[in-house]
Amino acid sequence: MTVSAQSAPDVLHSLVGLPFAKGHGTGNDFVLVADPAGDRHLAEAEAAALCDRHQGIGADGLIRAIRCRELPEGAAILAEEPAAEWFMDYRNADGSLSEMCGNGVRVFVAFLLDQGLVELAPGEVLPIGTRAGVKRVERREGGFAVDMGPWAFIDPQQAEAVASDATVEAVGLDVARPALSVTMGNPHTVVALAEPAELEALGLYSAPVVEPVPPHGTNVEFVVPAEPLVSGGVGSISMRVHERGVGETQSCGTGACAAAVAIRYWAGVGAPNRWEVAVPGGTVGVAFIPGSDGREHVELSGPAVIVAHGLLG
Ligand SMILES: N[C@@H](CCC[C@H](N)C(=O)O)C(=O)O
Repeated sequence: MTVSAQSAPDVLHSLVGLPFAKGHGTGNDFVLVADPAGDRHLAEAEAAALCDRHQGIGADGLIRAIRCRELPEGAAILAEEPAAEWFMDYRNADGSLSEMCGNGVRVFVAFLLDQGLVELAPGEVLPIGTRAGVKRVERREGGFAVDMGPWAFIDPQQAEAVASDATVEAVGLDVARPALSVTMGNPHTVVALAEPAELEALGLYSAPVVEPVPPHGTNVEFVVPAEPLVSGGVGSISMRVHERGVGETQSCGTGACAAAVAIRYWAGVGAPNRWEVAVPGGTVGVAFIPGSDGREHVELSGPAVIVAHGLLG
């Protein structure tokens, strides 16, 4: 039997006394740590140990709240938006870095409020630094709405990002299905399925196989359009997701945005600009809005909940 050099309990031992909170957005759950001055760097192995569901606290990701001026990535953020005081330092459950987390950024702002680190009245907007640039988060009734910025297709075969077909194989699917890869700052590959039974039959305990896989890997969203697709000007879809660096999660905010992008593209002319995306952990809203840069932006809205506070040890 081989024993890894540092098990989760070993790694956690070095973090005894660390204050943390636990939160979620539609069941996509996070461990949150406040590190305003940037003196508690959390490395890959520490993030993985904290997120371990059996030997750690357990979460889909780790979020560290640090001031933009305290980390190298913050310089570009402050150049883009000097009012962006806070940076969402996000790691997946396996410890890997991700550029962006749509549910995470709402929970991040709920955490800043919970810790008394910011004030934000309903209707006010807070700019947040992320590895995918500045995201503007507005406090709304029942949660937050985030301007996620522009979307784009990913085509690993071409310099120009244009729509191109990928295929995805997964446990529960009889044959490889056509798919579309989309970036929301982080990579996604969206597969449309015909009916709810296909969505339920998926075995997402094992990673889907994407061909061609985007250069930095991908999150994979399986989507079923509602019947009818559009009601009252709003499109509805159901989604399950297998996240890069995590596995199946109850929800993925950037994934919901990518799913709405792909389904609207496939639906063609006349498809709506407002969507509801039902995930195992709840429902999020996606809207296509004009951005201040003249480009089309994607807005993600949904709840954010802080459920617990604790001290490691
Ligand atoms: N759940 C998140 C996405 C988290 C990052 C993702 N696993 C990746 O590696 O890109 C969301 O709500 O967007």
